[in-house]
Amino acid sequence: MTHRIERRIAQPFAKGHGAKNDFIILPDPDSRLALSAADVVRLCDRRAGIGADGILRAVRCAADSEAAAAGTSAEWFMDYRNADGSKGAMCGNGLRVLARYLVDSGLCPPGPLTIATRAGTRQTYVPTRSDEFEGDVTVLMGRPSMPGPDTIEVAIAQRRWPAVHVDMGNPHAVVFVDDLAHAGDLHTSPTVTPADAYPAGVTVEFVTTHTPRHLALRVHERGVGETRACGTGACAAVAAALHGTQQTGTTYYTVDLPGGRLRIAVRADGTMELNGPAEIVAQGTVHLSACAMSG
Ligand SMILES: N[C@@H](CCC[C@H](N)C(=O)O)C(=O)O
Repeated sequence: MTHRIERRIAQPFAKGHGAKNDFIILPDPDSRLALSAADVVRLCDRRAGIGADGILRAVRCAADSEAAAAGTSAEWFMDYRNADGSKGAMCGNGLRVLARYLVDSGLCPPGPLTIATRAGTRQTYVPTRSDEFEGDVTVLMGRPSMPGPDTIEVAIAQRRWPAVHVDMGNPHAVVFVDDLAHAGDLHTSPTVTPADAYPAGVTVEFVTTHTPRHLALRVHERGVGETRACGTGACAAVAAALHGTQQTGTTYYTVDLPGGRLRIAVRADGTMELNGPAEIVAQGTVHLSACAMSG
């Protein structure tokens, strides 16, 4: 009879960020880690842990039941976890950082790289370091959908704004404001109504428009709090700004976030390409539980 037993192991990790949206990367090619929500919270804690907005567990699709169930031909799966321990379906900056990690660590060659997520498979592009935008990584984000509900409202303190619901593989409520300071202290969650619009929570973007193709935003991420950048959020903001306009050819947008600048190309068919900095800044080991079979 075989038993699944857990033992403590010294697990390698890397720390990286995309426009200061920061992540702990746990390479787990054979899917051995038993990563609990409590482990994630502990590792992401900025005082008692390594500190991050989330965790990217890099696992080979063939080794992971969740990834294999998606029936993808991609080699790698991004198991994304928010800092509160919840699982996330999509993360634009996370994908760019994971792609940078896979290339920098020699697990994949530079160039096009397909990675599976809970929201489907996404193509990334990691240039060689000698290319023009050295550290910048691109991800094809797919086409946003705007399925409603169409009467969402976001409130902070006494202020209320109408919001646009955008799905980028994860849910966003986008609010246009005159001044980003109106969002106040975004460490507490804005109130979103109707209360049942997002039973699993929502990420809220507060957006100002410098010019029609140059936006700035602050974000409160579901499962995290205020972060310095959000890739799906930047795309959601562009989608909301574009809503109802007619697209011809590819248009280019710049989105400024507290942690840096992201660039978004919107193709005529509405699909989006997200580009920006993605860096690995540290490596180490951390003690975690892994599964093994005995008997
Ligand atoms: N930072 C991410 C989005 C992460 C997921 C979000 N917290 C959720 O729960 O959906 C990005 O860069 O897109």
